[in-house]
Formats: sequence, structure tokens, C-alpha cells
Amino acid sequence: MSEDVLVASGVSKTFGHGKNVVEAVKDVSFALAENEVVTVVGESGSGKSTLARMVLGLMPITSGTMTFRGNDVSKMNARGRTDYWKDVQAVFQDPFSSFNQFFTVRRLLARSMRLLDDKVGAERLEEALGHVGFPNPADVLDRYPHELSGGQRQRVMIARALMMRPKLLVADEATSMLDASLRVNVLNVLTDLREQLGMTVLFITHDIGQACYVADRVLVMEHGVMVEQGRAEDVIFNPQHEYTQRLLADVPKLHEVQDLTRARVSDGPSASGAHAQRV
Ligand SMILES: Nc1ncnc2c1ncn2[C@@H]1O[C@H](COP(=O)(O)OP(=O)(O)OP(=O)(O)O)[C@@H](O)[C@H]1O
Repeated sequence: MSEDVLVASGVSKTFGHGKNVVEAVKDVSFALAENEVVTVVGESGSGKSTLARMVLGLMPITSGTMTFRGNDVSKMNARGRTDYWKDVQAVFQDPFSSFNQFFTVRRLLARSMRLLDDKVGAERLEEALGHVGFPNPADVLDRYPHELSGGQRQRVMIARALMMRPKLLVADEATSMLDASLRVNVLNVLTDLREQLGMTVLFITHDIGQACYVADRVLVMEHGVMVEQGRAEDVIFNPQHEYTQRLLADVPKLHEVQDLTRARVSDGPSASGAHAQRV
């Protein structure tokens, strides 16, 4: 039985006061186990990103507790937070949007490497690029961001996060800007990482098709409330909550998701490790 890495108990987040109060996350409880891919799915405004920001320690919790390997995330001092961000890394929707487009990928990543000593940093960079399907680092390091596809850029960002060897990777709408084939490619990288590195992945998406494709477990959020959580197969084939049923009914090609998920279940966990072909 794998251990829980992160445990959230009765977590709430409220913004504003009086008439303008917004309860973005309401009394949410869940746990993320070691070596598990979990998705949080819900429509826009359901509180997914707020939850992700609290997991990342970027936003204080209004009430409840969140612990990472037994330590309270909301009570960390500055030093504790720096250590936390070695263990918990994030990948966001728009890779490179905040980076200087006139710098090569090597130069951009050098900034992250400053957190590590030079030699360790260079080794980890090669290793991390290998994990996301770039066996020859020069293929990407000497190029400019605009010379890479969206999927390649997002894989570089995942490599950047991996350099810290995190225990938990939070991917917030990390595939939303990609077209379908690149999206599947990045989703496959995330599931491969779980198998290769024993990492826990928290994947945030508004798309229940992607959620079920990539996840071991799915957490469904509606208006800040976690209305359902369960194994991906159970959520797809036997959704309990009316909101989950509605999200599933809106997926135009759900049969494809079902086929993929069935294949994954019947082939066992190693099946998703065989994604040799990457875009
Ligand atoms: N800093 C903030 N101040 C006030 N309200 C906020 C703030 N951040 C989020 N909210 C509100 O909290 C609710 C949840 O927002 P959140 O961004 O977490 O949802 P989401 O599910 O991630 O949506 P999306 O997919 O559109 O990003 C929304 O009603 C939003 O307007």
C-alpha cells in the first residue's frame, strides 16, 4: 500500500468580504498517494486553480489543513517553503509566455539550474530532457522557443520541473493550449513519469475526457465543492453525481476515452509506458 504524499482535510478558501465574498473552495478533503496520477476536473470557476495554488503553497488556506508528508503546508516559514518547492513543482498552461523569446532554451533553463550547482544541474538537465523524450539534449537546448512546437515547449517545461526531482508535480491546464495530438503526447509523458520516477502527478483540467485518460483517480469539483472522487474507471462507467454525469455527456467522443481507458486497464500499468513516438 503506497503512502499518502499530500493530505487535504476540510480545506476551504474564501475571497473577499461581506456582499463580495466568494467561496472558491468549500470543505474539500482528498489524499494523493505516492506514485499516483490524480486529476481534478470541473468547469471554469469550479475552484480547480485555487485548489492547485493552495497545494503549491502559493495561497493561504482559509480553513482546514493540508499536509505534505506530514508537515502542515500552511505553516511553513520561508526556508520551509523553499524546501517545499524542491519537492513540489508546477507546470502551467502557457509555457514560455513569461520568458524572453530571444534567449535559447539553454539560457532560459540556466536560470532554474542556478538552484543546483553547475555540474549537478547540467547532469539533471540531460536526465530530465531524456525523461520527456529528448534523448539528445542539443536538439532543444540550442533552439529558440519559437522553433519548438507547443508540445515540445510544454515537455521542456516539464523537464525544467523535473530537474528538482519533485515528489509531486502539479500540472494546471498544462495541455489546454495544445492541439489534440500534441495533447495526448504530453499526457503520455506525464503518465510515463509516474512509472519511471515514481512521482505523484496532480493534473488539473476542465476536460473530463483528458482527466479520465490520464488518471488513476479523478476528483470532480462543482462550484468549489468536491462532488465526487473515485477511480477513473468507476467515474467514467459508473458516475455517481449528476454533475459528473453531465460532464461525461458533454464529451463528444467519449467512446474513444472509454476505449483508451479500457485498453490501459486490460494492458496493466506498463501499457502507458510504451509511448516511444513523441511529437
Ligand atoms: N484572487 C481572487 N479573488 C477573488 N475571487 C477569486 C480569486 N481567484 C479566484 N476567484 C474566484 O474563485 C472561483 C474559483 O476560481 P478558480 O480560478 O479557482 O476556478 P477554476 O476552476 O480554476 O476556473 P478556470 O478553469 O476558469 O481557471 C471563481 O468564482 C473565481 O472568480
